[in-house]
Amino acid sequence: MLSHEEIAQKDKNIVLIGFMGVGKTTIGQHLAKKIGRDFIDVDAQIEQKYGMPVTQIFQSLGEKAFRQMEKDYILDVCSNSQHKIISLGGGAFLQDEIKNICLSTSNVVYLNISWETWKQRLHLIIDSRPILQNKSMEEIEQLFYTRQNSYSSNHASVNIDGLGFEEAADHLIQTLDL
Ligand SMILES: Nc1ncnc2c1ncn2[C@@H]1O[C@H](COP(=O)(O)OP(=O)(O)O)[C@@H](O)[C@H]1O
Ligand SMILES: O=C(O)C1=C[C@@H](OP(=O)(O)O)[C@@H](O)[C@H](O)C1
Ligand SMILES: [Mg+2]
Repeated sequence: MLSHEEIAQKDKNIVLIGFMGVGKTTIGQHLAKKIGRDFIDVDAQIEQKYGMPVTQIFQSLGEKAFRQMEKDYILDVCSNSQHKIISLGGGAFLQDEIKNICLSTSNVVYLNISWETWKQRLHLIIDSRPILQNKSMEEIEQLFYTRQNSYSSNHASVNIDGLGFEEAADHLIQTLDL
């Protein structure tokens, strides 16, 4: 029989963090479906709420406004939900309030891939990630490594290099015993 602590643990949200393009949204969706939980993608929720894509929010209202929306949404969802799979945007953990509420309410799982794998994926995401635009490859590489610091606070760190999204979701189920 499960202890109270184990039951509480099983009811917690799982929050996926990691750099842009690592696969938080795609893997989160597959994972949620496989284990029968609801899936929430924070960027998609913000886009729906404000009626425009993230790129347009950055263009029209600026990054600062986006960061505020991101913080408001995550504080709300973490305080008021459980048992969900939640994929954050890659910059969310730069805000301490977001980091703290996620770590205190949820199981935070860091998805990681190598720079070598990641850079082959850049063409898939460049148009929809304003943070990557107008940067040289060297600047993006530097951002990739400096951002890793913000992800170092987590409950589990999972390397998914070389795995497709189905395999990555299965790997999470095994590794996290879901
Ligand atoms: N494991 C994977 N293998 C290959 N491509 C992937 C994988 N995970 C995601 N992708 C692709 O990379 C791009 C970014 O994925 P996405 O889930 O949006 O990442 P994130 O939410 O971390 O930014 C998408 O085009 C997606 O199809
Ligand atoms: O790292 C970032 O600063 C961002 C990551 C994006 O989400 P993904 O990590 O899902 O790409 C999105 O929130 C926005 O473009 C900003
Ligand atoms: Mg995403």
